[in-house]
Amino acid sequence: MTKTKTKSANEPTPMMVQYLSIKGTAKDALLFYRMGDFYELFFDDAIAAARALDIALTKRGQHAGEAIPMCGVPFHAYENYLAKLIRAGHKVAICEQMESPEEAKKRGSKSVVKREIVRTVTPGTIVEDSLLDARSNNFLAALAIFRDGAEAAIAWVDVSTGELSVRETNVDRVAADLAAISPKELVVPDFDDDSPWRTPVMSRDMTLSPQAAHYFDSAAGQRRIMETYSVASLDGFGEFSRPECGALGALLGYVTLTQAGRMPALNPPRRAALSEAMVIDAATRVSLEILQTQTGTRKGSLLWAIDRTVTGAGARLLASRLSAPLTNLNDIGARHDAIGFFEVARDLADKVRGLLKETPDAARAISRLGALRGGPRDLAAIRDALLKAREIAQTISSGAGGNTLPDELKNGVIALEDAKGAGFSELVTKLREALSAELPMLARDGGFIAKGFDPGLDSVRILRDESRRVIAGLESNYRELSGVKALKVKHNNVLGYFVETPPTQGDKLMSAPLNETFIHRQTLVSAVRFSTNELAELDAKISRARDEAQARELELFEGLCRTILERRTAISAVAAAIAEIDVATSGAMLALEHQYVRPIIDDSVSFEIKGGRHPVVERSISDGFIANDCVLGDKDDAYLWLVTGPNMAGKSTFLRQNALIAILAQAGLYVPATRAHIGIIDRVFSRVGASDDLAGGRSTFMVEMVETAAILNQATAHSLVVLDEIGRGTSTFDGMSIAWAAVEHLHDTNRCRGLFATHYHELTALAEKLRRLNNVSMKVREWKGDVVFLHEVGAGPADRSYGVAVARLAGLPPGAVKRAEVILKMLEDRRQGGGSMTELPLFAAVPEPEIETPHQNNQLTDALNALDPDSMSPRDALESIYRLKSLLDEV
Ligand SMILES: Nc1ncnc2c1ncn2[C@@H]1O[C@H](COP(=O)(O)OP(=O)(O)OP(=O)(O)O)[C@@H](O)[C@H]1O
Repeated sequence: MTKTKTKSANEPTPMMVQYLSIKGTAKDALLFYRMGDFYELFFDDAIAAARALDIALTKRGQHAGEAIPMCGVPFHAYENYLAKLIRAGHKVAICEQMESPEEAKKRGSKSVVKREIVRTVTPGTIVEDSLLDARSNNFLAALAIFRDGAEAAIAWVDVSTGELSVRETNVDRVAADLAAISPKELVVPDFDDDSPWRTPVMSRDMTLSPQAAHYFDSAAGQRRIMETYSVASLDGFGEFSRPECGALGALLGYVTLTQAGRMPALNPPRRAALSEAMVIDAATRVSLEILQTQTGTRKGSLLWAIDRTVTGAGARLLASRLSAPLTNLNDIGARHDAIGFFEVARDLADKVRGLLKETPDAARAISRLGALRGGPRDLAAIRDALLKAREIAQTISSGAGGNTLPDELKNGVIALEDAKGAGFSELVTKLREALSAELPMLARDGGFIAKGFDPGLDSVRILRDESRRVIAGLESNYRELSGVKALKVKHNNVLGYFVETPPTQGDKLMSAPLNETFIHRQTLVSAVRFSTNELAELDAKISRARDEAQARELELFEGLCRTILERRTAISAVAAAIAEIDVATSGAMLALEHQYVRPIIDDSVSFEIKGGRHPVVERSISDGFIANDCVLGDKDDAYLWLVTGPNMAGKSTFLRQNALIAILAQAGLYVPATRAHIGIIDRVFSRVGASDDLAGGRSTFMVEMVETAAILNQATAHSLVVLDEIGRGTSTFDGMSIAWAAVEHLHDTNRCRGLFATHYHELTALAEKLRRLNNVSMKVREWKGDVVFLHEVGAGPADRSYGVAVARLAGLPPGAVKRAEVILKMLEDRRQGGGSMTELPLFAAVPEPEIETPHQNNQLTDALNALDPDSMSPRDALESIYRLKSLLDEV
């Protein structure tokens, strides 16, 4: 008996059996298991979700003798919960009921409702507006590695816009490539622990989705690409290498898997060449705060400072251009031309921007429609975007007057003009006629197809409305028949249409002869309710008509979606053109409002910036930013500048502004300067000394050295290197030696353009022996013992460091400042006493100073030492205080 009982307690219920089998197919995701109006989570999923969502964790039934942890989120409000979980890096598998409980019962009283995972939501595959940031891309990437790492490729897609790209990579640059793409999620092969790919991939902040090696098979990948685009050969897309096919195949496979077979509309894959983009590694991106600051905010970043775009698509394009500046002169020039066109036509730019502001995000709308997750509002978004596109094209063409449009704009306008020509006007007219003025969020809510568009739908609606009118008429008939003036015809979900009378009149309707017409259904405190055969018939008619109308509307919706998706490529081209025009007008606005200029780009090794400014710092300074020149690499000039000067004088700002100007210029944007001439830069490196990577388990110094090593190993004669106080994280001796060696290496071996800021004044002597090294310094003025920063870069090394003066400015206690001055003086005296500037290392070579302690302090110390507090009476103590004080006063 007991045995049976235990067995049944341990035996999972049929529902649990179903749950566990579904969960088995979604091991790495939290399973949202639909039960009526809730998505329920069980076991570890419940514990993780309750913690992440801060909701109550409860228990339900038992499994294997243990209570099952459970939590749930309401179905109507699940998107907010979903968003929180996705942002926290979780994946969520949505498991729906595929039949009603009534249908399940027909199969037997104990049958469990059929359920299936309809979709897995992962950080890289979301399409819902509520889960996405309108102004940034949301990339999913896949990395395929072949031949033991000798060949590799990354493919990446923004499922919400359909942009799909692929590029080859290798173990040395994969970290930089991932940093440029910045995917939210990465599909990777299961790495061995000792794989060299592990570190560059694992150290990034993104959700990893490891898959077995066969997932990346290149032949299967090829087949998948052909299936996705319904083509018989890949030739039309260009040639893809094996790893590229592997990466694309894995990526498309993962998207299909997570969307449970419903493939969103994706553009054909674009192949990005290895040499196409300027390489900016992850550390440089962090140090230069390109898309976000080091604390992770957009505010304060380069993007924030220069973004004047007015559409989500424009903002996304600008961010992707900043992430991957170009190295091809023509392409960069084309982007500059587009900005230049609007720069000289401000009124036109203003007009176009006004139209852009009203243009919906067609890329995201079409992608949702393709993934069958769109609604009537997405149809309207496409219609309105196409209408605006036509207006924008006309405005640009007519505003250009006699001027020819630059290539980039010409192509954009051609894409937009298609909206006027053969393809779109029919579609726009159709959508205009089809859609009502007020649109619901979801197609199943109905009511979005306009009257007059579909005769079938209209007649069903007339039937429905007719029945409603008949019902409205019945109210007065029934009043007359019953003589009950307060009688009303009402509707609810339980009874359908019914007649309601006040309680005092109920009996009348329940008695003959009225009870032949009125069938009693419910008696409440405030009312008595009846049905009638006539009402029941009309009710049935209305609900039949409603169902028919809904089915018809859904059918029409699908038809409209199909019509739109047939023109997906052309609509995507419109969306892309809108983004390009937005970026061009935004660039022109920036140039006009903040005096940015078009840089001259060529294939020299010049780096000549006149009147350069830091785009972010200049925005935060109210009393005028001081512009500075930077001239590197011209024929016989120095290509390395050693920048010295006190703390706070503006060294870091100067260094970074030049790296940012290079990035802006090659991203195809204008730059904050009065003139800029830049020979194409293949890689930009920027390091700021000493930052901890405790989470990564590396000390400050180790991080700095690993990064310095990367630069010395990788910088070419076409690179730009910006190093700020390298070597600071260790003892003065070591630090200075490393900084010294790094400068020599950059000068002699890398021969790259570079700026090197240092506090080791001894390094300035290097200019005597390194021919193309130049000393510059941040100028300061002393005024009544205080230091005034001029923020001006001048020729020659800094005369001294002014550290103590800066310490005073920072509010160090006067006593400590005085003491520091005494020590500094002694150190300087000693330095002048012997040794030359070229001897290494001067600062730390000085032994600890023997600092004379002033006489009075000795006396005071002696007197204090002589005191024995334990044996003192209060009176003795008081007297001692007087004596000590008088000793102090004697000085
Ligand atoms: N060109 C400039 N014009 C006006 N103000 C500037 C300029 N450059 C820097 N500043 C101001 O000086 C501050 C300090 O600049 P920055 O951090 O570049 O100095 P630094 O020499 O690198 O200092 P440290 O050696 O302590 O890092 C900036 O935050 C900014 O407010």
